[in-house]
Amino acid sequence: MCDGSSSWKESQLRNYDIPLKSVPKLSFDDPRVEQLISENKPVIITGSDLVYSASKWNLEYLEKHMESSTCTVIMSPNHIFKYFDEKAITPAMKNKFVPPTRKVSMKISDFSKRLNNWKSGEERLYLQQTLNNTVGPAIVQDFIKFRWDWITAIQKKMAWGPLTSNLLLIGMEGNVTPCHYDEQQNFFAQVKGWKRVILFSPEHYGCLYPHTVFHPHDRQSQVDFEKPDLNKFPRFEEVQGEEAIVGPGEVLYIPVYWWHHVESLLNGGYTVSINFWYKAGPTVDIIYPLQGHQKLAIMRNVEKMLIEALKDPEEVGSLFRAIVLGRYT
Ligand SMILES: O=C(O)C(=O)C[C@H](CCCc1ccccc1)C(=O)O
Ligand SMILES: [Zn+2]
Repeated sequence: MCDGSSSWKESQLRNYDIPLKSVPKLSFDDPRVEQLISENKPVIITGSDLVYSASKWNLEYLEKHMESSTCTVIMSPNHIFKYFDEKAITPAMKNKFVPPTRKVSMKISDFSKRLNNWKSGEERLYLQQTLNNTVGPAIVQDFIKFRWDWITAIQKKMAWGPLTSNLLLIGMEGNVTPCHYDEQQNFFAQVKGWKRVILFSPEHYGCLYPHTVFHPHDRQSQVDFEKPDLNKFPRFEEVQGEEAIVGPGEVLYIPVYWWHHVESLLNGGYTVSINFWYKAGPTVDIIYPLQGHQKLAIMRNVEKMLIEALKDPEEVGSLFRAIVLGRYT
């Protein structure tokens, strides 16, 4: 049912046993918005018109104006789209790692057709295409009309690095991108439909059990939110999330290193989002005690250094245990 409805209902949210409080929702001209961004805290921003020029980006319009470009579409046997880096699938890893999804290239008209003819039990689709210069002139015109003045002023004020990419996301209702963190600052703009984003601060590192650094699922949590294995991941019980349900015209600031789980609401029709990924700024003044994301960066570097030194990832665990057990515990 995609009636372009003007709101959402609780019954459209999946059930997880996670305590949640709400991410603040503020108007773009509220001074608290920049305050929260400067503190690396999430905030839903209304009225920014950041991607107002893309309000008309439904499949019909995109089919018409992107017909020549091929898009990257992720296919999944279920509603979970757990990202993996195929370059990290080493020969040693080959027979151990089972890719949970597959990537195909298709025209947006094919994607649209498959979406409209989709039947339960078939593979689900998630279009995830970086906006590039293969899009048609109409899309370029819309892209130019994004509120670059507003977002660039924030980029400068926060001393972020350059914009690295804009990802166009078109997901089927009910699709889930499981909990992960990215190493970039992110302005996540919702264009069509509603998405629920559950965020956790970097401090929750110890409760979300990320895959090891060189694993294809690096940066993704190992915990299945629908069936958490509390024997393997006991500290998951301590986790406390912040929930943001974003609709058309709203922008969610997802701070660098913050964990986030993203779902397209059930029975809400397909969703369209555009994200803005910026390189995070340099951590200039190291102030102690270190913040969560700084500790996370340090832990990543220690893992990388150890794996480089030992060459064999299998040895890393026993060496870490030798260092910690009975000494730092
Ligand atoms: O904008 C973000 O950061 C999101 O997580 C949005 C998410 C899709 C992201 C897919 C992805 C995850 C990791 C690496 C590359 C691509 C969604 O909206 O489903
Ligand atoms: Zn992400």
